[in-house]
Amino acid sequence: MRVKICGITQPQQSVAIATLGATALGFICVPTSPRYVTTLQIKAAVAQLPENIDKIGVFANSGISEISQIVINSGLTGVQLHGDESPEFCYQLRQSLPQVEILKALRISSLEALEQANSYTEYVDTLLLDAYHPQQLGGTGQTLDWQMLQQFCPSCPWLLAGGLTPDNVLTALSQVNPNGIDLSSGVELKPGDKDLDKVTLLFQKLASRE
Ligand SMILES: O=C(O)c1ccccc1NCC(=O)[C@H](O)[C@H](O)COP(=O)(O)O
Repeated sequence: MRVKICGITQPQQSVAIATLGATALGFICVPTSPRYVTTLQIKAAVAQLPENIDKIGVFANSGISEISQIVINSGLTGVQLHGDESPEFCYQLRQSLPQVEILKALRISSLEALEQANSYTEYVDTLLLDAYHPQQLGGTGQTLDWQMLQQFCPSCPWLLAGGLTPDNVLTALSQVNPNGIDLSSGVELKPGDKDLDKVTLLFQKLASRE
């Protein structure tokens, strides 16, 4: 299963978290986020990471040329669209960055919101379901209604996000069947500062279900 740890700001933490077992790391390219990192900071982290780790830049309502420039200059391998990007936007981004994984994050507040997932599957590689928060785009620590997601089975791979922690991850995975998970605040000391003890505990919990 893919495990993405998001909101990395410190290169040495990215190496440690990859060593502990993460398969993907997320870097927040949204300037208003407390976890925001510059292109140069991402480039420095990427340079220290093994090739097999996915390096995902998280954007919200940025333009295609801005995203493309940051990806090319930093060495990111994937782009997570966390704003109100349309399926058409995802298609256009794919033309600009054909080799890069495109993830579309959907912030789910209801069953109806879940239905929009189908309109993206043709244009993205991966969906990510996150919790809806009226003021914050991501990293909120709020969980989704996992029961609502029991039948969720889109025609592309998907990641479960939203308020996952070492304490609740096994409960979530007993109810939902994603291709991977994404965690941020649940393994943090404070925004952008990951708690390596919590990350270790997370991988111990995940190993216990194998
Ligand atoms: O984390 C942020 O600060 C952030 C800001 C703006 C857009 C997206 C953001 N995070 C996206 C993520 O992928 C988080 O990992 C996801 O929202 C889950 O966060 P959490 O509930 O804290 O585990």
